[in-house]
Order: sequence, then C-alpha cells, then structure tokens
Amino acid sequence: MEAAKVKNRGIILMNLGSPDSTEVKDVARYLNEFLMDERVIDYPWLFRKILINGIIVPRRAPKSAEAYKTIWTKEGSPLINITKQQARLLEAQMGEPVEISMRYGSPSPKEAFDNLLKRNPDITEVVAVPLYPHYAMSSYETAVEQARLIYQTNRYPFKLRFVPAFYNDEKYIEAFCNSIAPYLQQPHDHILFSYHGIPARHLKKTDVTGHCLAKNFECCNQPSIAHKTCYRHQVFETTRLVAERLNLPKDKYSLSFQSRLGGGWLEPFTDIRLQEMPKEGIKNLIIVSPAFVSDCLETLEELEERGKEEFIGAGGEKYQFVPCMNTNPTWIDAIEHLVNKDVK
Ligand SMILES: C=CC1=C(C)c2cc3[nH]c(cc4nc(cc5[nH]c(cc1n2)c(C)c5CCC(=O)O)C(CCC(=O)O)=C4C)c(C)c3C=C
Ligand SMILES: [Fe+2]
Ligand SMILES: [Fe+2]
Repeated sequence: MEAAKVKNRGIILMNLGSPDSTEVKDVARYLNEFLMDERVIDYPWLFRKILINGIIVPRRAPKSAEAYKTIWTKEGSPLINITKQQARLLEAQMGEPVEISMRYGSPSPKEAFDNLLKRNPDITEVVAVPLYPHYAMSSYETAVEQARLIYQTNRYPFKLRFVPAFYNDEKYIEAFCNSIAPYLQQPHDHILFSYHGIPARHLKKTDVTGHCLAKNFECCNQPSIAHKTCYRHQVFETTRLVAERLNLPKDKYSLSFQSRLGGGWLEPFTDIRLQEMPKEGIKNLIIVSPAFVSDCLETLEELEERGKEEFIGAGGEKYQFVPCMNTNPTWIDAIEHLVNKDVK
C-alpha cells in the first residue's frame, strides 16, 4: 500500500560529490576539500595540511583527472547525475519536494535547504537520506555532521531528521538482490562483494564499546551495541542477508575492500583478490558493490575497467561487473520506504 503524501515535508538525497570538471585544477580542489576533512584523513591539522597539499594532491590530481575522464558523460559526473535522476523519480513517486546535496563540491546542504524553503516556505520537516548503506566516519558521519552544523548555524525553521545507515533494511536488501539477480543467471564460478575500504583505525574511533580492534574485530561477529557504527560488521551483514535471500552457497561468494589509500586499511583488498582468484581456479567472476547505490568513479573506473584488466591479466576468463541500483524502480521504492520508516 502506498504511504500518503506528508504535507509540508521536504526530502534531501545526500551523496559524496565529484569535481566540477575533469580539469586537473578542479580535481585538485575537490581532492583538497575531501582529504582535508578530518573524518577522512584523521591526522592532526598541520600534518594533514602538509601531507595533503604538499604530497597527496599534487601527485594524485593528474591521475584522478585521467580516471574521471574515462567515466565523464556530457551531463558531467555520473554520481551527481544519477543522484539527480533518483531525486526526480522519488519526487514524482512521493509527490513531495526532493533536493540533492553533496558533502564535497556542489550543491551543498545549504543550497538544498534553501531550495526546499523556496519551493515551500511552510515546510515543517526535512528528511535527509545519506545514500550510504553502511556507517563510516568518512562517509555517513561526515555528511550528517556537516549538514547538521549548517542547519544549526542557519536556524532553519523546520525539523531535520536523518535516515540511519540501512545496511540490513529489508527493502534495500530486496532492491539490491533484484538488481543483481539477472546477472546471477549467467554461468559463473564466484561472486565477489567489493566494498569501499576504510582505515582499520577508523573502526576504533567509531566504536562505542572500545573493544573492536583491541579484541581483533570480535565485535563484528557477536551481538554488540557497537554494530550501529561498525562498518565492518555492517558490510558482513549486508553480504550475509543478500546471500541468504539469493540462496548463494557459502563457497560461491566472498567479500573484499577496494579503493585503499595508504596502509592499515581493511582486508582483503579487492585488487589483490582479483589477481589471486584465477590461480585458485576462479576463472569466471561476477563482481557486485553493495556500498554504492549510484555508479561513480569507484565502480565504473576502478571495478568495471581496472578490475577487469587485473582479473583477466592474471588469467581470468570472464569478468562480469554488475552496475549499481541507480534508478531501478525497486530501489526508488526502497528510498521511499526509508523516508517513511519510523514515521508514526
Ligand atoms: C561508500 C562510501 C565511501 C567511504 C566509506 C569512503 C571512504 C574514503 N574514501 C577516500 C578517498 C577517496 N574516495 C574517492 C572517491 C569516492 N569515494 C566514495 C565513497 C566512499 N569513500 C565515492 C562514492 C567516490 C566516488 C566519487 C565520484 O566522483 O564518483 C576519492 C576520489 C577519487 C580518487 O582520487 O580516487 C578519494 C581520494 C578515503 C581516504 C576514505 C576513508 C578514509
Ligand atoms: Fe572514497
Ligand atoms: Fe566490529
């Protein structure tokens, strides 16, 4: 049954953001804003500034710009355009105003709040949906804290509510399973669930029990209040729920972490596993990425393009990349469900 339209409510779809263009200067500005975020690179400010401005950005910006060129469309960044399309579809479906905001670059949360107010000056509640299924301080937390600060500083006249990380939500799992199921009809040896990596020490920082790393990740597999903010537990849980729903045999799938930047990140690493798998007899691989709900640089360039080269280069024969849920109708239904969840 469709939920009734809520009067005077606005919705914001929040995502990470992309550079304004693929020019090195725009990519450098974006990387600078991104990596100077203390929830992303969590070193003391001065050390971070020297490292980011002096070493990482000058070296990375030209390479990143080349990578962005391979995925850029005439409308610009795939991540931003897909988020816009999701917003349009959700708005048409729910009959409530939907805006988008990005953590880095534009549009900012302030632009999204202002646009909602312009469209309806009587707005009383805004529901913000961080489009991250899993809680990490470098994704969900930084997006929410930035938007909350902007909301408080500007004293907006409406209530603001954030949708929690939805890694185990039944509609998200259903939508994700629907999006990958057709690909699983093809013959395959194995399915790799590739999640964006994070530094392991970030788990410690978001762990309310203080036990996570000290006990060798024990909390991830045992009932714990730490799960609410434990990225590692949450990605295991998404994988388990998807495998259960699709009846995947235990030896037919595994999990890995991609996009590492520096040492001490969660393992196993996707790029290393892609090179090892053919030697273990896995020649025909399907790769899925449940941490991303919209295709972006990390899926289109890193998994679809580079991942294929790594796997085939190491002796693999067939590599099937599965696109993100993007504008799939069951995913739009799932966003509607997340917005209305817990609304009495
Ligand atoms: C899925 C959630 C994400 C987490 C967690 C995350 C952590 C994280 N990322 C970096 C560094 C980079 N990430 C980059 C791109 C990027 N990251 C995410 C999502 C998460 N990141 C997305 C959706 C994207 C794609 C953006 C796009 O425009 O398409 C980049 C930029 C590109 C590059 O140079 O590789 C960097 C840098 C760190 C350091 C980190 C955790 C500490
Ligand atoms: Fe990232
Ligand atoms: Fe954990």
